[in-house]
Formats: sequence, structure tokens, C-alpha cells
Amino acid sequence: MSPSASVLPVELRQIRRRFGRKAVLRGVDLRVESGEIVALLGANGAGKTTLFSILVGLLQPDEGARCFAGAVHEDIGVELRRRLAWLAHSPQLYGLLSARENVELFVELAGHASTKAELEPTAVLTRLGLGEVVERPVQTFSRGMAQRVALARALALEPELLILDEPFTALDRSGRGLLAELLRAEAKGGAAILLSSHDLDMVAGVVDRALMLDEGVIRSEVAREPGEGVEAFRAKLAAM
Ligand SMILES: Nc1ncnc2c1ncn2[C@@H]1O[C@H](COP(=O)(O)OP(=O)(O)OP(=O)(O)O)[C@@H](O)[C@H]1O
Repeated sequence: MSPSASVLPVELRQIRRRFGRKAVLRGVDLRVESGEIVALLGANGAGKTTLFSILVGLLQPDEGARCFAGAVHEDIGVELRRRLAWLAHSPQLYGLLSARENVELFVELAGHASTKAELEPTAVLTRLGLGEVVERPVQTFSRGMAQRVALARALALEPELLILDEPFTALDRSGRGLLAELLRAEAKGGAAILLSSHDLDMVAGVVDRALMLDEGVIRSEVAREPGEGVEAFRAKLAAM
């Protein structure tokens, strides 16, 4: 993969995965384009995290293909990995390091510092409302503050593909609003964003399209029509 070519669109084709005798994913197809924000919905245990883990290469599918920019990738190599950011269920931060150091370390390890001033570690932490506490060790942070650091860390990589497992969990209203704004800005800049959430109000306000994972397949899909209001879109999501 050339360092400059885009990794988008990202596509999963007929992904199957079982754990022991349980078939969790039974032929999932999914595609996310540059500039799109897509929600993956589904009940607890539907397989959302499993699918995300396959997408970022933490887990191999039993069958099916993951494609970036039209090419099948059996493994996620270094060049590809640095173009993806993944926010896991738990923040996974270094407690003794400050918020700024956590973000800086991650950027260093990824070997990719953004050239955008607004994505510099302190700037992105400030945009997520942590301007006053960037130098504090994160072990003193609340769960919501830690979630904000993990989000800042993902955004600071300026990823082309951002995969967020329940990003609104633990955030208060202001945090959810800030995150919604940041995600819209990233998508406007050309990133593709795939997120899971059980919060239909947030999903209705943020995403362009939603997919319902049920019994191992994408059971239904809805897209926001041009000019469609949040209430009307939320009603469509609730009816999925
Ligand atoms: N490593 C594993 N070993 C065995 N079973 C697993 C493993 N990981 C996930 N599973 C099972 O796969 C199913 C899907 O789990 P997954 O975490 O992907 O669901 P989810 O849609 O993300 O759920 P939630 O909304 O609760 O986060 C569950 O039945 C879970 O028990």
C-alpha cells in the first residue's frame, strides 16, 4: 500500500465468525465511504465488537474478506494500521501518565503526527473539554474524563477510518455534544466513521446511515434523507 493512497472505502464481504459452537457473524456485508458516519446497531451480544475487531485486524474472520480501497487485506499491516483509529470499550490508558502524555505516546507509537494544529495533543484534548487538566495523571480522572482522553487519542492520529465502540457511553451531555461536533468535522474532512451505540438520540443527531446487526447478519439499513430532521430520522431508527 502506498503511503499516500487512500484506504477508503472500507468494505467487509460475507464475514463469518464463530466462537466454539456459536455462530456470531453469519455473512456480514458492510461498506463505509469517505465522508460518511455510519452506525452499527444491535442488541447486547449481537456481534458489533466482534465485527469491529475483525475490521481492525485484532481478530481473523473464519470466512469472508476485508477490503480497503478495493483491495483484499488478509492482515492489517503497519501502513494500514496507522490510517485507522479504534476506540475500544474501555479507555486503556496509562494511569501514571498525564492526559497529554497519553496522547503523545500513542501518536509517537503510531509514527504519525498530524500536521493540523487542531489535532495536536493539547489542542485536541482542549477541544474535548480537558484544557484545564491536560497535565494531570489520568488515574485521577473520572470514567467520562478518561473516555474523552481515549477519544482525543484516536482523533489525534488523524485517521482515515475511525471505529468507535460505544463512544457516547460515560460522556455527559456536553461531552456528547463536543464529540458529535468533532465527528462531523472529521467526516467533513473526508474521514469514514463507523460507530456502535445504544443511544438512538445521539445516533439520530450524528450519523448518515445506520445498519442493524441481528442474528449474525445486517438485517436492515436506514439512511438520512436530504433535509430530514433528527426526530423523523430517530423514528426510522427506532423502527429498525
Ligand atoms: N473471545 C470470545 N470467546 C467466546 N465468545 C465470545 C468472544 N468474544 C465475543 N464472544 C461472544 O460473541 C457474541 C457477540 O459479542 P460482542 O461483544 O461482539 O457483542 P456486541 O454486539 O458488541 O455486544 P454489546 O452491545 O453488549 O457490546 C456474544 O455472545 C459473546 O459472548
